[in-house]
Amino acid sequence: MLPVVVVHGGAGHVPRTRAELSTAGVCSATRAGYNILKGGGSSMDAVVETVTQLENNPVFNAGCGSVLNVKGEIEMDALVMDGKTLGSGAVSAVRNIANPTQLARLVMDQTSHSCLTAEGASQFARAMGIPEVPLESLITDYSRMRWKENLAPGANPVECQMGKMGTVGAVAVDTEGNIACATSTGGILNKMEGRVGDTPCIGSGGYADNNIGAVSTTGHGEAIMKVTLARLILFHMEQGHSVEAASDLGLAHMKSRVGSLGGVVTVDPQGHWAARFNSLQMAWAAAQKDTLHYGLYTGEHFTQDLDDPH
Ligand SMILES: NC(=O)C[C@H](N)C(=O)O
Repeated sequence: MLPVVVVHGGAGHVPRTRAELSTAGVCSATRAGYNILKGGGSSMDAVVETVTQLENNPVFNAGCGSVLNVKGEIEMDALVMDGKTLGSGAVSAVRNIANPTQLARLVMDQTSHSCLTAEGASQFARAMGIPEVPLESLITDYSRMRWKENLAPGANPVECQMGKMGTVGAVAVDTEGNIACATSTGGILNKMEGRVGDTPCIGSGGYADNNIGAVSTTGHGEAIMKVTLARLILFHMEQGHSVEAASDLGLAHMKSRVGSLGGVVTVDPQGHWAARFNSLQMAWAAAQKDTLHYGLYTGEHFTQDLDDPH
């Protein structure tokens, strides 16, 4: 069954005008990740490349296209985790870089720490030779428009959150059976400066363990952290549940216990995979055995030959 890569582009409600772009974005990033795996590359290389492509795509709430905080600025969170060693790297509230996931990987590979935040993360990025990019290059007209809407009296940013979330993430198993995950986000709309969500927290925004599987999550970060959603799903898998059943159990628990909706992508060591959500939509795609699978609404599952260019 190996290798496999499964990708999400955020749980929530994708406006009609952006639905096609979201699906196209996750599909092309999934192809890129799968090509790495097919060429014998590692699951870590595959998830970092996949998520990097989504960070560079302005349609998603990660990297360029990130939502703005209450001050109209961008602070991003990202996480990678290696299922072989249980090593992880994360950055939180990082500014002025294009690809927080690559920086998270450097935290894992080049430091003895698991997470660097804010100005310390920026200093580390400079030391690693990562170019600084102007804030303006990360802000899209769409994210600025939504920020303004939510500053208006009577606006409800929390409700609007559920509108379009757009966090991105990927899980993969490579030909050697090594498992990895990566998750990246601009966080939630009009958040307080310094707010850190679930994404960079291992066990919440993602988790990977070669012995169990991997999960990358999306949804309201404060809710995901309350139930440590990624690790909860892996716990259900340890109890014998399939990737699909475990994902649904985790999401159902978050809904019943803290009243929040979300989505996940999940793999197990054999290469079984699932893309599950209880929000209205989640753009997702998976690639395995030269077939691309993708969907946006509940129950939707299209397939395409990966040799087919479109
Ligand atoms: N769109 C998302 O998934 C948001 C992210 N989980 C956060 O709360 O930061």
